[in-house]
Amino acid sequence: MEYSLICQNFYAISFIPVRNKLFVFCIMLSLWVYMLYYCVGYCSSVPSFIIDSPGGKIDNAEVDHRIQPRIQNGVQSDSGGPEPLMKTFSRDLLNNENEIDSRADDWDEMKGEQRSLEESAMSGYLNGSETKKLPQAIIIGVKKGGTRALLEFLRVHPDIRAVGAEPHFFDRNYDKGLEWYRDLMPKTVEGQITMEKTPSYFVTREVPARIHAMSSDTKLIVVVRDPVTRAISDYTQTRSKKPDIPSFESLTFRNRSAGLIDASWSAVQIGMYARHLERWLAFFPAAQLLFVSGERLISDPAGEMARVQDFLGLRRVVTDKHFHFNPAKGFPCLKRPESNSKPHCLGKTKGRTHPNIDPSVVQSLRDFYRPFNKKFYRMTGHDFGWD
Ligand SMILES: Nc1ncnc2c1ncn2[C@@H]1O[C@H](COP(=O)(O)OS(=O)(=O)O)[C@@H](OP(=O)(O)O)[C@H]1O
Repeated sequence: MEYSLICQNFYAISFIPVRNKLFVFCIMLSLWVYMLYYCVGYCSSVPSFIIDSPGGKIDNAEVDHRIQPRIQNGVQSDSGGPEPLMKTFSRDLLNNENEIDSRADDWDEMKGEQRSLEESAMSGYLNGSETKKLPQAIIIGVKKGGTRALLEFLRVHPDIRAVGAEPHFFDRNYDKGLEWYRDLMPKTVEGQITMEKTPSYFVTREVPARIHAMSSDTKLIVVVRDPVTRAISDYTQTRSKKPDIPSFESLTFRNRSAGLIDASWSAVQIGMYARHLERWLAFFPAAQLLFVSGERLISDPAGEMARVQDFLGLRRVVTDKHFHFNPAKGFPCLKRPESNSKPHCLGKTKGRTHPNIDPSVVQSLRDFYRPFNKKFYRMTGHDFGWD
């Protein structure tokens, strides 16, 4: 079809004077350049639903077929694996998960905001100042803390551009090099902050040193949530993919009658926040880390977003006008203040119904985490109120 259009155009052109031909040619050329730019810009800003699996083998069974993911080696959508401290856990049933969240359908209509970003990106393109940069701020954790919600709330801000998928650069793809990483980033103009989120970074031993080597100025954001609820959420995610796994209760204990918690199970281990934080503080000053309460991100999203925007040195653009609490979902959803369109909520993989857990097991976990939580409150100077 394109070919026949071109032929028709040339046929028409051959019958008009040279000056007119030149004029028509210029118009056509500008149209083609504009279309080419639009395609390139659109592709780079569309969130990629990309999955990674060990050894580069892609496990299609893990892919949620409600969306059509773009599959690319090494980068994946919302939090798959457990990102353990030790590479091999005997009972680590959370390993090698690949979860595709439903951002594709649920956040689709946020394209209005996306378009305004594209427009500002276009002006950057036209004056040649738009480039891909390494992230200046990273959401490093925690898995199931509310990291996707935070990233999507931040993406509303015109001074933030973030990669939609989880790059897993500093834990799984480090050997690909910084240029590979930079290339995943969206283009930004002067003054915009580049961001990514990979929740496994917080608990992966090598990551603090690697991020520090990239830039010791990187701002680090951690969304933390009650470690007991977080563990149950983590288990719920795994069970949604592997329904035959043992019960939460049996996985929790190394020896149930002795009340011995299995701290090597990643669902338990990730919640020992104080331990993980110690490794970060060996590389970064405390002021370079911001801890966002996963609970408050639900109950007071605008309040938490004010803290995050201040931390990033940004204007408070994302405010209570951007949120609408959806009682059916039990979560705040994003709305465009200037329009009457329906608010947009995260997909079905966020806010799954948790199984009922034996209250005595929940109590054992609370007792187990108490000293870690206390230490974490001391280290961060903030009581998150989990105990
Ligand atoms: N606004 C909004 N909408 C939906 N869900 C929200 C929101 N804010 C926080 N949360 C909580 O985010 C939890 C998932 O956390 P993550 O996005 O960090 O998960 S992941 O690690 O990327 O898989 C998810 O956990 P579960 O409820 O256990 O599914 C939610 O409780």
